[in-house]
Amino acid sequence: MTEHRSGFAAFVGRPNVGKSTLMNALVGEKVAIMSSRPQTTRRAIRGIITRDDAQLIIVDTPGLHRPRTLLGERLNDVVRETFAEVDVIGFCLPADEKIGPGDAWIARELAQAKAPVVAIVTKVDKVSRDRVAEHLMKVSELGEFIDLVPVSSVEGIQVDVLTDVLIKHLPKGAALYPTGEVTDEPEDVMIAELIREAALEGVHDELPHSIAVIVEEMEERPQAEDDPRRPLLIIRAQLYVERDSQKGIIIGHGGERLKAVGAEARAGIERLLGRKVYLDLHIKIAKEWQRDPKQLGRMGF
Ligand SMILES: Nc1nc2c(ncn2[C@@H]2O[C@H](COP(=O)(O)OP(=O)(O)OP(=O)(O)O)[C@@H](O)[C@H]2O)c(=O)[nH]1
Repeated sequence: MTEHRSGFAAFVGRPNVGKSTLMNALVGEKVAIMSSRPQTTRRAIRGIITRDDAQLIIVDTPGLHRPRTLLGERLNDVVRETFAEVDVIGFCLPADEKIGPGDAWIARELAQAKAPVVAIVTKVDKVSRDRVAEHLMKVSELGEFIDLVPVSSVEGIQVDVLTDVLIKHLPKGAALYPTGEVTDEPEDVMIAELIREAALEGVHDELPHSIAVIVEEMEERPQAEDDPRRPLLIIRAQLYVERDSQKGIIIGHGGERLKAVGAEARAGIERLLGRKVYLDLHIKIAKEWQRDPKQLGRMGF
């Protein structure tokens, strides 16, 4: 009989390489907030795979990138802290993109990590077999990797193989979380992320980092007998932007865009919580908040 293993895995890679999608494919349930926009996964969200022989807890780290602002540095600190706590690291490199200086920079960072690094070539469905083989060769020259696994999260190719490989590198031990638990991210953080996602949708000219959302209050309201559709949960949230122009972009002409943002965020929150909500969303300008430690602290960084 094989011995039970348990532990933590984290994924790293440039923005948009498919980390969130991969984690969702591994866990088999939507726990991280997905987006086609880069750098939206800011907080560690855990997905948990529980099997008879193992428990794998996945920490989804923010995209590691070269710091330009204080926020960038804090993100990198979070990533390094995460590395120090995990048992295995998955380094994601998409098959349809050339290995670049950003990847080399991450590889150098990873060389200092204590945990073994599994190189994961993502999105293999997007290129030919030959290209995948070529890419695997190049990736293997990038650093010291304990394993090298090509996957496609979208087509479900080799996702189970990757699960086995990650588990192989976990220490022996009993399960750390009760069965059935999928994420331990607090509700208000997930709600704030859904609002941020909705606000960023289709905005091309501003960096996602210019937006932050805080859920300030969640208030239960008794259901009115005459109207069963009346919302039961009031969510008050504050959306922070840096400049007037950004506020304008989010609000849109005659407030149209803000309405759409609110509607989309609310739909997502209702799916998440499985109940009707009323979303009270306000926009505030927090000047240069990315560079101000006090403001960052207030926003939980
Ligand atoms: N064809 C294909 N597309 C994929 C695959 N995995 C992810 N994608 C797409 O790649 C884009 C980025 O995926 P994400 O999972 O959001 O990437 P991420 O690395 O988590 O991005 P950040 O949160 O910005 O760090 C999305 O549009 C996905 O649909 C895959 O296996 N095949």
